[in-house]
Amino acid sequence: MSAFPASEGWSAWPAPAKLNLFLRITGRRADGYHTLQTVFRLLDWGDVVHLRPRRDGVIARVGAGADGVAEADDLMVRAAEVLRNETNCSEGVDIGIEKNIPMGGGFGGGSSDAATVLVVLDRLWGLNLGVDRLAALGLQLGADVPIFVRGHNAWAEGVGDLLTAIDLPPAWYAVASPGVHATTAALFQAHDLTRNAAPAKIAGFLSGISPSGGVLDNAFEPVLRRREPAVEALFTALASIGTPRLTGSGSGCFVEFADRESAETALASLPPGLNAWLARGADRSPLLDAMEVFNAGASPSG
Ligand SMILES: C[C@](O)(CO)[C@H](O)COP(=O)(O)OP(=O)(O)OC[C@H]1O[C@@H](n2ccc(N)nc2=O)[C@H](O)[C@@H]1O
Ligand SMILES: Nc1ncnc2c1ncn2[C@@H]1O[C@H](COP(=O)(O)OP(=O)(O)OP(=O)(O)O)[C@@H](O)[C@H]1O
Repeated sequence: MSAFPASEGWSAWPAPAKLNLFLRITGRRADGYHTLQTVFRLLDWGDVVHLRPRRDGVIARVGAGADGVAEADDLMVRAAEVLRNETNCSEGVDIGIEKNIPMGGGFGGGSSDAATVLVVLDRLWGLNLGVDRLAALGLQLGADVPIFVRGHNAWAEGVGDLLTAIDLPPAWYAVASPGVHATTAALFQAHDLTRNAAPAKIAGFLSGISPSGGVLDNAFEPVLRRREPAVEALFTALASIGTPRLTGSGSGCFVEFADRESAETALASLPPGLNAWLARGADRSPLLDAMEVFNAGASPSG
């Protein structure tokens, strides 16, 4: 039985993972944040956030949270607090999580959990702030939150916050984690990080400039491969099935395939013991689909 049953007032909501199909850093602002260009691809795989509104104004995490994350630091709890502070509402909520996305993997797990809380509570608390205000609130929690609030595959610029929704072709991914926790803030400070790349053009990406040709690769990849033997070993193993790429600031990697069968065959050929799995690229966030079902009157089950 679910730890968060519908019979006790819980509802369940997807918090999808993302991949950065490439990532280049074009500069550093006076406030230390980096300007970058990336393409976010949402996946049909991720965490499940459980919510149960409460009328006493208390925001509480229920059950085990993400490993080692204190309740007060949890981005889901902070998202609910930001929303309540912004609106001066007196609502509360119990929050639970089924954590599937490896932490520190560049898959945006914490950011997606927070975005799901913002989007769903906006509805359950009857606030109706709308997507633009929710995305702006999300940006206070992390650079990756707005993409999950908006829920569309996107070309991103600025510090990752200037988003242009784009359509991406269907794709399946062999996704892998070397079990290394890559700390985003530390990697942005790395002395050997290329932070003056020439800006790419969105048209170039969309017309299929190949990342494997080195035109659109990930600035963190050489840094992490030099620092982390486990990442280097994973790249070597994945090279037997295609062109591995890093997502976000790592340490997760992926190889793209045009169809499910090719991805499954490739995964099956990898050496045993590798932490690799299959994920489908989404056309849009599964959270948007769930909200549509909910708005049509049928609440997802707990
Ligand atoms: C690498 C990406 O995952 C690409 O999607 C994101 O840019 C990082 O997003 P995130 O994990 O939500 O990161 P945040 O929590 O906002 O930032 C963590 C730290 O990374 C650095 N940071 C982040 C984003 C950015 N454009 N420039 C930066 O220099 C800052 O030192 C910041 O304090
Ligand atoms: N609900 C949460 N789930 C996961 N991590 C959380 C959560 N709340 C706070 N955190 C903190 O956020 C950190 C980053 O976790 P996350 O899984 O988002 O990493 P990431 O995928 O590398 O992020 P990104 O790609 O956005 O840089 C964790 O190490 C943890 O300290």
